[in-house]
Amino acid sequence: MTVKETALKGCFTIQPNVFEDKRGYFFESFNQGKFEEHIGIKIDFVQDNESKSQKGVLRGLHFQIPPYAQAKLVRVVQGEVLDVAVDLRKDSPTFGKHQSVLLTAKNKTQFFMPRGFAHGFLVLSDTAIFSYKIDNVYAPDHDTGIIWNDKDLNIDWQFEKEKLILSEKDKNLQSFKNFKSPF
Ligand SMILES: Cc1cn([C@H]2C[C@H](O)[C@@H](COP(=O)(O)OP(=O)(O)O[C@H]3O[C@H](C)C(=O)[C@H](O)[C@H]3O)O2)c(=O)[nH]c1=O
Repeated sequence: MTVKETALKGCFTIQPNVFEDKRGYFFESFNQGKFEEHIGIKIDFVQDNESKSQKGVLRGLHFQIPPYAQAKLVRVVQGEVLDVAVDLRKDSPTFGKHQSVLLTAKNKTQFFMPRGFAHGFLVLSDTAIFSYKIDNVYAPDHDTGIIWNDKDLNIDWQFEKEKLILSEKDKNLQSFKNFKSPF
């Protein structure tokens, strides 16, 4: 596996070794020991999630506040998404900065973000199945987010905004300037 740290400290892209033969392919989608060795921290994923969305769906920017903050290891098993992590760690030199990564079933790239990040993705293919691991359980009372088109975050979602599909919840998330970081 090839693991590269992004410009946001603690966030990594992971490229698994894929073994192809006449039957198809095989790869280890997660290996605890190798993962911890590469990212340099111990991680205990406690929940796997999967969502399927149609083209133009934008889910995010979401995070849970402490004590239910979540680290996430995300990947796409069908289709293509633009995945975005935003640094919410108030003492980080990249506070408010984001990293975008193209995740596809074809490239099999995975993206890890530690606790203290907002996360969202936009579906670029007709449909996409998104699969991810989190290291803290879902806590709806601690689940919140920042609006996808926040001017200060200035994320280029590379998609016509008129064609975006968002949940009512996501349409009404707070702005970054009103956000007080608990991280
Ligand atoms: C996240 C979650 C949701 N749910 C239930 C709650 C709702 O009834 C339903 C849909 O939830 P929501 O609209 O929050 O799902 P997403 O918009 O995909 O939220 C996720 O999308 C972004 C990209 C993330 O990074 C987070 O993991 C998460 O916030 O699933 C659960 O039962 N458990 C869970 O862990």
